[in-house]
Amino acid sequence: MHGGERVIAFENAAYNYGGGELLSEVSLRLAPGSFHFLTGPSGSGKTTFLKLAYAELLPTAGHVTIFDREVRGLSRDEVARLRRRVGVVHQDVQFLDHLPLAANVQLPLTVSGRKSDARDLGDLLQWVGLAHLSDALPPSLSGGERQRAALARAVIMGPDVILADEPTGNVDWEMSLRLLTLLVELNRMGKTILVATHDLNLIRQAKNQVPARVLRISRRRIQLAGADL
Ligand SMILES: Nc1ncnc2c1ncn2[C@@H]1O[C@H](COP(=O)(O)OP(=O)(O)OP(=O)(O)O)[C@@H](O)[C@H]1O
Repeated sequence: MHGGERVIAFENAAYNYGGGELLSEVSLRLAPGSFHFLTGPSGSGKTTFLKLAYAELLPTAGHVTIFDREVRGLSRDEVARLRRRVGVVHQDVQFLDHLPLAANVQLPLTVSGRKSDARDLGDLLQWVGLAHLSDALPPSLSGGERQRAALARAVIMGPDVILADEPTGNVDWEMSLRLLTLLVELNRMGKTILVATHDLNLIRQAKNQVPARVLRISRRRIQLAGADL
């Protein structure tokens, strides 16, 4: 693990889409190997925060650093290089519908011109419980299968950090627990995890498994939530 004490850090950062600040004075750091949840009402800025954390958006004030690199001023190549170390599970999971699941999962490798190891891919699909569906086309997958495929795709480059936006948004409780277990396993392997979620039950459940901390967005600020969750 590179990057010293922090994987991603916000220093007095703000974001404004043009209609006033959505996030203000955000200062926090994600230490290597930490597990955080990010919660807050719908529209409070969870997705926006994640986009700042992987340099999809640049802060309109203050600073964001990823592996100690200030995001503002990075070249496109530098952003691409940093992003390989950050696996993202998007809220609205998209696949190429004409490609089988296995090809979709290894797409980040293909795009970056890296060779994929068939055994590694097989192990990864096995790990998320989708080995039997490697030839399936995305439109035939259930919500939980899509979420697990998205997680596999997010980790195929061997990132140090995983950012997941409502990874359990459209799945039942049993599948939510299964996804949580995968995230906990990744964390035990040393990966830094941040999960945006509305689901307070999921957070409570996670706290039995990992020393997760909870960040809450309230009135544009992000604060560590107390133990009352
Ligand atoms: N590209 C954009 N341009 C203008 N406003 C935007 C844009 N993207 C998001 N917003 C607004 O910013 C606010 C925060 O959106 P964001 O998606 O970050 O919230 P969220 O907490 O992730 O919401 P949810 O829980 O509903 O997914 C919303 O009011 C949204 O309409």
